[in-house]
Amino acid sequence: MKIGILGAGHMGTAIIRGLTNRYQSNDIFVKGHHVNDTLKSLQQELGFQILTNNDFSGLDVLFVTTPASATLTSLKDTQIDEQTLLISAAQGITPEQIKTIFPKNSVVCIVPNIPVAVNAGCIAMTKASAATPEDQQTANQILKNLGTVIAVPADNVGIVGTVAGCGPAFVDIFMSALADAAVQNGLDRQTATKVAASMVYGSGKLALQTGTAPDALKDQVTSPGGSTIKGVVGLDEKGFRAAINYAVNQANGTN
Ligand SMILES: NC(=O)C1=CN([C@@H]2O[C@H](COP(=O)(O)OP(=O)(O)OC[C@H]3O[C@@H](n4cnc5c(N)ncnc54)[C@H](O)[C@@H]3O)[C@@H](O)[C@H]2O)C=CC1
Ligand SMILES: O=C(O)[C@@H]1CCC=N1
Repeated sequence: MKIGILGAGHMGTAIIRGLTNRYQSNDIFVKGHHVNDTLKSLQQELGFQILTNNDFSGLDVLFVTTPASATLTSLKDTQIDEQTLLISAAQGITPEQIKTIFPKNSVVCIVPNIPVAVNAGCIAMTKASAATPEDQQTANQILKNLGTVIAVPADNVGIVGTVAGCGPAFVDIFMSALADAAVQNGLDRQTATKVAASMVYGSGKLALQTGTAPDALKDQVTSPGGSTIKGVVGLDEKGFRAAINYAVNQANGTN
């Protein structure tokens, strides 16, 4: 499987990391905007091939991870074979727009998230796509290597993409605030961060593995008259749930 990546910013790099954990790095071809020191040192670490132009001929799949504003222009300069499957993460760019440039190619639009870098992503993918069923299946197989694929009707991709794609930033702020509170109470920063991150990791794993609703899991932690319920009431007093709801609705709409 020969896989290309167009655009090596945050998401491109995360996808490269996830792919090189699963595929031969020799079969990964990357075109950044420029061959800069960041890209060169990433290549030294991971061993993929750097392209100096947009000729992606001979590839099975091309990931598009450029900013929306640059995507259509850079795709117009790109050479791919007719059988190359395009998987686009470019926000707000539709399969139909890409099809105007590559009418014969299958196109799958996704909203990935940054944990694809460690093969623990959550990737929104539209069920109805501009791809043949075989190519849709291929996309699914590749993306499964990067994390959990949530295939939903086109109408729902935006909200899945917002919760999954933007959510890591919200969780990062939550972990940072937890670590700050631990440091405030005398813990060193490194241990505080490890405690916060492993707690978030374990809570997510428990919810996924048991299928138990988050509120029921919360009830398992809140012993009567105990410390947790005091913290939960504190969160309610400060509008924690409302703040999360507000943040998701602020972010939603463009994914
Ligand atoms: N960062 C994230 O967590 C997610 C990002 N996305 C989408 O992925 C796309 C990229 O986002 P980020 O990586 O965060 O942005 P970024 O700004 O970190 O990376 C974009 C990269 O594309 C490069 N680039 C620009 N024009 C180019 C061209 N003509 N040819 C090759 N490379 C070019 C830039 O130099 C930059 O390195 C956006 O459309 C974004 O909405 C989607 C889901 C999550
Ligand atoms: O913030 C952004 O524009 C991208 C899309 C989803 C997550 N990051």
